[in-house]
Amino acid sequence: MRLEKVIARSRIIDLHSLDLEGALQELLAVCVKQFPDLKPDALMKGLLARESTMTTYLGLGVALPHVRVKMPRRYILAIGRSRAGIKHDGAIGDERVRLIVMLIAGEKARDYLQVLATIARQVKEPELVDALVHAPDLDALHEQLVGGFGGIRPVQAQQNRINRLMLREAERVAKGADCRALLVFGDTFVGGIESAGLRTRLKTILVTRNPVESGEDRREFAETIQVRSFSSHRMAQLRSAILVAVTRGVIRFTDRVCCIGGMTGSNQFDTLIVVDIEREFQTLLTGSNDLLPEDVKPEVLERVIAVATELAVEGREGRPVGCLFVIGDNERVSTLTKPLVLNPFFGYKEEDRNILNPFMDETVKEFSSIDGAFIIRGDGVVESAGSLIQATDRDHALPSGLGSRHAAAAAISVAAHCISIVVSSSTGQVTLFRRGVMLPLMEKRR
Ligand SMILES: Nc1ncnc2c1ncn2[C@@H]1O[C@H](COP(=O)(O)OP(=O)(O)OP(=O)(O)O)[C@@H](O)[C@H]1O
Repeated sequence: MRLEKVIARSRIIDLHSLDLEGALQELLAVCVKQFPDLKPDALMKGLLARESTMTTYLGLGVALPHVRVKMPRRYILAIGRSRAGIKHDGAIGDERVRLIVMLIAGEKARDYLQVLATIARQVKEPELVDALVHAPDLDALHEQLVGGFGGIRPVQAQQNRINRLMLREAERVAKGADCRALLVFGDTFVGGIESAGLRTRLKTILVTRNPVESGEDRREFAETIQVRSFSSHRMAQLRSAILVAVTRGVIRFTDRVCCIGGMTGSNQFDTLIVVDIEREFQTLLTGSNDLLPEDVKPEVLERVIAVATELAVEGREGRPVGCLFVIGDNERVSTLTKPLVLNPFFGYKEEDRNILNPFMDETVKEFSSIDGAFIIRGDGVVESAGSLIQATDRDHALPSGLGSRHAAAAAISVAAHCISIVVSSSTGQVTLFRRGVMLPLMEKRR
């Protein structure tokens, strides 16, 4: 869904209240004015109940209160800006909320968690938040919001002679080498890449760390893959991007792909490589191509990779952290694990503890310091944290230096039809295990 389509200028207001409840009342009032069938009291109750279970404060002075109700529309967004700042329980210290993005979703909206995640991603971009908070008036704020939610501001790679040449050659190489797709690494360009001009008969896939909504301006791209880069190296996202493309079914294990990219933010393509996927992922395959366990949704694996990468890059409070995620085949996994601590996810609604829910990112990162593993169902619901894995595997030798966390990840991936992902606290490396075989996804921290 294109978010800018549900942003109406009439539901963007300057807030006068100094507390959250008052601000929500102001926002609900503009919604009810336009949609009189809405019941503001029930909505308020739902919004506050959500707030008391888990804060909707996202950081950077932005809160994203949300509620699901029975209504004929899929989504209603109302946005309030506060010049004075609003007190919020979720904010740390004397941080104040400057921007409230309120989402009301219809019960039947099936992409609810994805929409929530897309909004959360957008309003975590400091430049966009700054532009919104300091917009001279509400019309300008509306414009910024539509621009921001409409996707990244692209640049025209083709205006540069070398980029033009590189793209032309990439197409020739890709055709000559019988590649199934061209992967374009968009983070080479500070503001992303303008797709017009990338007219090629090849399937073109954009790889970027920026949130992008599929839409008209990206029509030249058959697919967009959002992966965070681990370093500023050329195409640092390569393996994760290919893995995500394969799990989404955009390319196959037997394919060859051509990749074009450059140093992050250099605005210059300088590298062209051809990747034989089967050879790249050789060890993982061993003749079968069911990398993704049957019950695991591709978007769940993508999300876990994203959270793991962020943990590896950022650590926690300046210190490196290690972590272990086990995804899929919960029936079998549950027989091979036992709790080390009381399960912190116990008692929460499945929707609230789904890894696809953007508010889970912080929770997972917070609990990453607990010893043990996160056990995640294939549909994204986090079953537990702090679980001890009791499987053992003597057939797959791990490289020296890898300890019990990696050994447990390898063993459970043999004993059950699951994927395990490890963030190493000592090296910062992110590694995926399937059937006991390891696939380093990210290069080590330098
Ligand atoms: N069987 C297991 N199940 C769940 N978690 C485990 C298991 N074994 C170890 N861990 C977790 O891994 C942590 C680190 O253990 P260890 O240093 O031996 O692993 P490692 O593979 O070297 O990982 P790292 O690279 O992060 O140091 C432990 O403190 C514990 O939290």
